[in-house]
Amino acid sequence: MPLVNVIRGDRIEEAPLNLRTPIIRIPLWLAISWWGAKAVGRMAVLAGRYWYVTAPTAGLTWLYLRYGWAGPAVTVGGIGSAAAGWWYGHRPSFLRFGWYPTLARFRRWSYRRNWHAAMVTARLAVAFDSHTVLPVLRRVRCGAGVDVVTVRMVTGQIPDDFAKVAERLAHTFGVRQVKAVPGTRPDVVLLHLYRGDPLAKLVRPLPVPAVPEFTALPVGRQEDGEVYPLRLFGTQVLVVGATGAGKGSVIWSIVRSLAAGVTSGLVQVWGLDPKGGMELGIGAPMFARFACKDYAAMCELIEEAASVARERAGKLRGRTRQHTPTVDEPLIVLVIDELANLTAYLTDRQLKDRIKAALSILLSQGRAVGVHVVAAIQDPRKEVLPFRDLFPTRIGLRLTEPAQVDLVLGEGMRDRGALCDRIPKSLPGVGFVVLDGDPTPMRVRFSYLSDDEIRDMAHTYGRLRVIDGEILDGAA
Ligand SMILES: Nc1ncnc2c1ncn2[C@@H]1O[C@H](COP(=O)(O)OP(=O)(O)OP(=O)(O)O)[C@@H](O)[C@H]1O
Repeated sequence: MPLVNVIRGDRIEEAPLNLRTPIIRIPLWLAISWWGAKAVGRMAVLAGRYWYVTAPTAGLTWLYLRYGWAGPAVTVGGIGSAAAGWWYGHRPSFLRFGWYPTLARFRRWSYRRNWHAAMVTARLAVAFDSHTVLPVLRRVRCGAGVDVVTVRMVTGQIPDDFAKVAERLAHTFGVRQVKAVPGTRPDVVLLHLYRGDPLAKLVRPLPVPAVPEFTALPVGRQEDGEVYPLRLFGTQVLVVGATGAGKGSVIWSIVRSLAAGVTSGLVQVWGLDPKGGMELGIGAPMFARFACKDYAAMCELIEEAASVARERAGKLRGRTRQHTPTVDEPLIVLVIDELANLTAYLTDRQLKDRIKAALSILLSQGRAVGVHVVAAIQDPRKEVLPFRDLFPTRIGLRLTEPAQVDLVLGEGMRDRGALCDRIPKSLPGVGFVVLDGDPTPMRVRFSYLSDDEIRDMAHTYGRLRVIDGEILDGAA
């Protein structure tokens, strides 16, 4: 038997009014005086702990007693006007140093009120040595639409325990969504409690960077309102979503972020649109190669990209581990809309096998040598897309069933907050991005380009050369 048992966490003390059969009989006056002294002591402790309530109350009471109603009214009015002036004068500093810290105090108090019940009903309270141990609510920080609650876990708990009950916690605390993210220390989990939805508003097309930053392409907005930077270097991107989920907007957001590179020749986007050009045709001048009708031409395009990848890999072997795009050896991005048409629904078996073989080479060898794939698909089943695992970056838009989420984004991602099946139809372009090796899905709304905006972009930045195997006259 161990000499000393040590377990982290808040111990739940017994209630102050637990009555036991007295062993020594004491007079009533002594008991009442003892309880009275204890109550006064407790009040003093509480007054000290909640100084931010007791101190202003005491101050205002003193002002009232000294000056009548004018005292507290003038003080409150003065503080209110100073705060309003600060808010108008410099909103970011007002929010950061004034509003959010005040709000965080209030929220901490309100989370603490429900904490015990929330932990017990979510089965995060642990029974140990005949008493209950709760995770410790350490700190609350507030931001735009999100509260970050720092929690010290009970010994033996892991962040996934909180992720699994995230939905229950969201209902308990009355927020839209809760996400559990591992903290900087192994015993800490950060609960992100999202209140309003900053992604409810449509995201307008973002400015085109003069030189594309391949590790941070601006493609949409994330939940804190910041631009979401998508990494393309060293990865392949799979976009999955039901009909009307906004797969097109993901593709066009990525193409737009690369547009200046298309003009300068640093980037070549090759477009494959097996749906007859319905989606990509409108911006065809953005593509250095484009195929939309002929499956044989699409197969040749993929094979050509695969042979470029192999050739570059041969040249770079032993010299560098990451290709740097130049005008002579540009970054090639193969954009494929509705990949299932090529990998599953194609009736020509021979052609289908050639496409699959070239795609698997491309996906496995291309990412280090500057040949990338951005592919969209509606049906995430394994028989439709056999090489799902070769896409390190996966974007799950609205999906029809909960089971599809882990299928698309990886085991446990729905528990960690990627609720793709809960995205309403009214929010097209909203999805969760999961990066290989990162346990936290990021909720993003991709920018939406109307047909006219795509045409404008193609007119400004495009330099079409080949369409379905034919070289176009007058193209750059
Ligand atoms: N990012 C977005 N923001 C706002 N609205 C969007 C966004 N993306 C798409 N939409 C709206 O949703 C509609 C459907 O989008 P889109 O055609 O891109 O979906 P999809 O997933 O490609 O569907 P399908 O598989 O049927 O082609 C668009 O016509 C547009 O009105």
